Amino acid sequence: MKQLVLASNNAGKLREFARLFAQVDIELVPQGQLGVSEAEEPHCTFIENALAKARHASRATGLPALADDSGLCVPALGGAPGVYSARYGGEPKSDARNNEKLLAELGQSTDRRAFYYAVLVLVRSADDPRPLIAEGRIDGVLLYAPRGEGGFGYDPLFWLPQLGKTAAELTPEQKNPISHRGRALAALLARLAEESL
Ligand SMILES: O=P(O)(O)OP(=O)(O)OP(=O)(O)OC[C@H]1O[C@@H](n2cnc3c(O)ncnc32)[C@H](O)[C@@H]1O
Ligand SMILES: [Mg+2]
Repeated sequence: MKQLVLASNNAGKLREFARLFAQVDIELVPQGQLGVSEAEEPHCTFIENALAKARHASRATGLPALADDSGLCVPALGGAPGVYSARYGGEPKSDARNNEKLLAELGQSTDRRAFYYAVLVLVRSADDPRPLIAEGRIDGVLLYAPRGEGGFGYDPLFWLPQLGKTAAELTPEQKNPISHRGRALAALLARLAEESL
């Protein structure tokens, strides 16, 4: 089976990708298992950061690599936390502090629209001149207090009006097919089916 290194250290993403790849004929190996150091994410766009992470992991391992750069975008906050979603509440990264800061910044704002956005990049080699790229998005509304224990990141605040639940109240089977990440991966796998790894 072909191996693909997953260029992420986020435990929540690793869980979701493991499940999403369960039916795919590719062995997904988290970069941490191969001793890959954390990549810098210095850029102001998701796509540039995703490319940087994928190239870094591929260069370190000699394997094809898949990276996910994602985040929560809130129009009422000018698009924040956006590419800074992981470290919005400061270093070291903490989901709890990120959620607290988000609630503080929003205050009693009535415009609570938000969306998750993900870019996936697959490089066959570190200097792949033609990376496979796909994006996905899911829209929701931010609550005033967290609800639910599942998922990760901002999921306890991310309310899905059509489902009447937060993303943290969904099972992985419910979240994955509709999430920004699940949608991006479906698009990426469709591209991959036309090409070869
Ligand atoms: O870079 P890697 O190692 O993959 O891990 P990371 O957590 O730093 O990942 P990003 O730089 O892509 O930042 C994404 C952040 O956006 C948030 N996020 C992304 N997808 C999410 C999801 O499905 N549910 C909840 N929060 C999510 C969460 O705070 C993540 O830490
Ligand atoms: Mg990151």
